[in-house]
Amino acid sequence: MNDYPTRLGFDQARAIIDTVAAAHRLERERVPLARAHGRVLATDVDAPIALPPFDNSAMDGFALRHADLDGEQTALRLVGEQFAGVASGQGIGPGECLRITTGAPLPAGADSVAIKENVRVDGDRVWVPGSVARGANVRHAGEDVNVGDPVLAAGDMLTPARVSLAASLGLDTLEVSRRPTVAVFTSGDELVEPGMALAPGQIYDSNRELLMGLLRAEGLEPTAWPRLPDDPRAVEIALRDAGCAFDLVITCGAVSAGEKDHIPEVIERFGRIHFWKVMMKPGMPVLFGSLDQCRFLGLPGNPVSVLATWLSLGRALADGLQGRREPRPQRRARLAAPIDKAHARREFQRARVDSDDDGVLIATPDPATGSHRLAAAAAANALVVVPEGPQMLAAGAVVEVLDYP
Ligand SMILES: Nc1nc2c(c(=O)[nH]1)N[C@H]1C(S)=C(S)[C@@H](COP(=O)(O)OP(=O)(O)OC[C@H]3O[C@@H](n4cnc5c(N)ncnc54)[C@H](O)[C@@H]3O)O[C@H]1N2
Ligand code: MOO
Repeated sequence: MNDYPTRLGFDQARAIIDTVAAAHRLERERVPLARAHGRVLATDVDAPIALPPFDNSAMDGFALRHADLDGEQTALRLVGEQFAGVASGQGIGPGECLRITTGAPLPAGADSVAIKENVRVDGDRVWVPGSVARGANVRHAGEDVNVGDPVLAAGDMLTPARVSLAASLGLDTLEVSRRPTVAVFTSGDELVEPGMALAPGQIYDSNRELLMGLLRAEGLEPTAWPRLPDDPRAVEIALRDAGCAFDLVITCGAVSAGEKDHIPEVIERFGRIHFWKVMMKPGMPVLFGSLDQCRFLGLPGNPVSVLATWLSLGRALADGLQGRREPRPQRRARLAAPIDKAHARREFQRARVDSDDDGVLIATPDPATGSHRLAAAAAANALVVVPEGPQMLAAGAVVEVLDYP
């Protein structure tokens, strides 16, 4: 009798991943902004300064007092200039204006800016049209962010816009979660490195590139280990070795029911299995465990199973270890063709998802459903999620889709 769940529902598997990941949150570290991109923020950030920090001009032109404008054209006296980068301290009085550039502090007394193209300059006279509105082209201090405003939250993904917001607030470092170190193993005596000659019965190792690419697309820096042979002792040594050196060990293959599938017994003997076999298709034999210091993910060997298990479960594990709270964007699309399925498992079908002329996302499922069909996976750009249980989804039905990275 196993002491771990098996043949469990997809949502239950996902919940176990979330719980185990939360219990093994990686520590935080402070990094310079240049290294913060794509990381998960570990603390809330409140604005130390206002944005903009001071009233300033949105355009190149002339700062003026709106009350001075009278009729179609008003002549104002040019009394100086205020460029971006210095605060000259010069203000304006009634009937006066100041030449100003975009981003320059608004001089005391001014409340509006007339853009350069709309005025006529004649010596120290500046003719301004009456159409300039009060407050035109002025950006006010704090209109974007006030001092103390909460601007970023722990668990946010640091997108370029968020890192640049931190920069605009004068922050030069951010506290982020450490990224998991990841070891990647492919396994099987049938596998040969691309570029070598194939002997009868051999195939090229395609999962290594698939998995390394998927991991790198998440900003991870995985280490590919030598392929595991179908030898129990060699598998044990390699996995135990990696288990004490990495935060996450991912294997693909050797996790199902075959005589050469040695991975589950190694994890059970030397670590702990959190679950093995999930009611999903492809990817059913997926195994999640812990081994020494690391979380262990045993993905099934079929290439499309690797894609489906990584996108639906593996990514959630990497997110959870880093404390990502912001959910991945949930996308839905309408089916271009019906999908009928009789089995009980949640199914992930390859599809092309594109938007139609009305802006509606349309998913065209690929009829190739075999989990070895990599060409169909390469032609697709997403996986359509077909819910558990028998389903007869008509063309036009709305389905969840998982975009490829
Ligand atoms: N009696 C049973 N047989 C199988 C079951 C089962 O429950 N009972 N599950 C099937 C399902 S579903 C899958 S998926 C596979 C998964 O098996 P493994 O994870 O043990 O993977 P392998 O047997 O090692 O390989 C499966 C398949 O994928 C090819 N492969 C493996 N690694 C690579 C690689 N790096 N690059 C390219 N191709 C790879 C391998 O040659 C096999 O064809 O088991 C079913 N069988
Ligand atoms: O579940 Mo397997 O991954 O169908 O091919």
